[in-house]
Amino acid sequence: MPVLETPPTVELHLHIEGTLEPELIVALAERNGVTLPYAGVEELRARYDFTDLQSFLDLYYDNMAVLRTAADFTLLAETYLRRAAAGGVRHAEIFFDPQAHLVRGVALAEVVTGLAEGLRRGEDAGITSTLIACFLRDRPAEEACEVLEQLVALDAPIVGIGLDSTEVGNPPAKFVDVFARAKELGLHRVAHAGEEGGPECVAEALDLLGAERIDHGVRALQDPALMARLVAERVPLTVCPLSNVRLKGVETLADHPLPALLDTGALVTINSDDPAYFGGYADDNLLAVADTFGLSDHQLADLARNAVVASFLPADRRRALLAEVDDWLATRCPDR
Ligand SMILES: Nc1ncnc2[nH]cnc12
Ligand SMILES: [Zn+2]
Repeated sequence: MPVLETPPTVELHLHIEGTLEPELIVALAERNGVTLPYAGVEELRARYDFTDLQSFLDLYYDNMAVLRTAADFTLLAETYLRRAAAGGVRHAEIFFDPQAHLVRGVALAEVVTGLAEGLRRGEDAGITSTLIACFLRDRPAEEACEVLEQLVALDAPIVGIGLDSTEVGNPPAKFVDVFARAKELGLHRVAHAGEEGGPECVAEALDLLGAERIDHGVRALQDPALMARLVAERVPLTVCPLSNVRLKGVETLADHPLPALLDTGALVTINSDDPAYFGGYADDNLLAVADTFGLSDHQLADLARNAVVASFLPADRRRALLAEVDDWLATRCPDR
């Protein structure tokens, strides 16, 4: 087998609904008798010209209309996991948006059982994965609490909760209760912050929500004291470079603050966010930053090691994955 150009890695910032490729949208629409407001794949792709986070979210939620049954969620997850595994992802901690399906009248049990079966099939393809339920920050905080209790009642196989959707105007403070409950339940806690919001959102996610990882976090760089804290406390940042370009957080990848983040010594990981919409899976993101910033194989290996360390995997699995990264590096640089 050829040596992969990117190291074996772990994906920590991936919305399963954001892996819904245009071809799968059209196929599921046909299977479920859903009428789409565009003629086909090409016309849909033409709409992937986003101006900001909200312009993307509007289409992302609309496209979910084709996901109706447990089998649809299984197919979605299995398709993503097979693609990710082919690109060297050995483990993925996957976000899903329960509220986005509940508001469309899809039962939570369909979503959860469907995804769980998809994850099981992923293992057949050599990739393990877990689920993180994200709450939509532009919906009521009480609803998030109710949905968490519904997940508990279903015994949903989630390892944690997260916070996503419209950041500006919906600060972490709104979600203190649901994060406190998650802590009580022994669940991990992560939160999107510092994507479009400022460094104060990142600080709030740490202080008020007890976030163990910050999803994106790129705007933390605007506050050197906060950045120093993230470094000192080894808080992982799940950075998504191609997403930041496509949502106009930066003009081009060359303008991305990744080099500045790496210079601080922060625990930076590279992820894909919504690969079907932003033009690349985990390996594509790694290759893109390697090309743009001239990263060496050693630096790519460090990014993969960071992802292993930042994961919620048990220590023995982490050790095994770190050894795989070492093996990759040894094969890429035999005269090291
Ligand atoms: N990049 C992103 N930011 C916030 N919410 C999201 N939901 C899916 N992708 C997202
Ligand atoms: Zn995200």
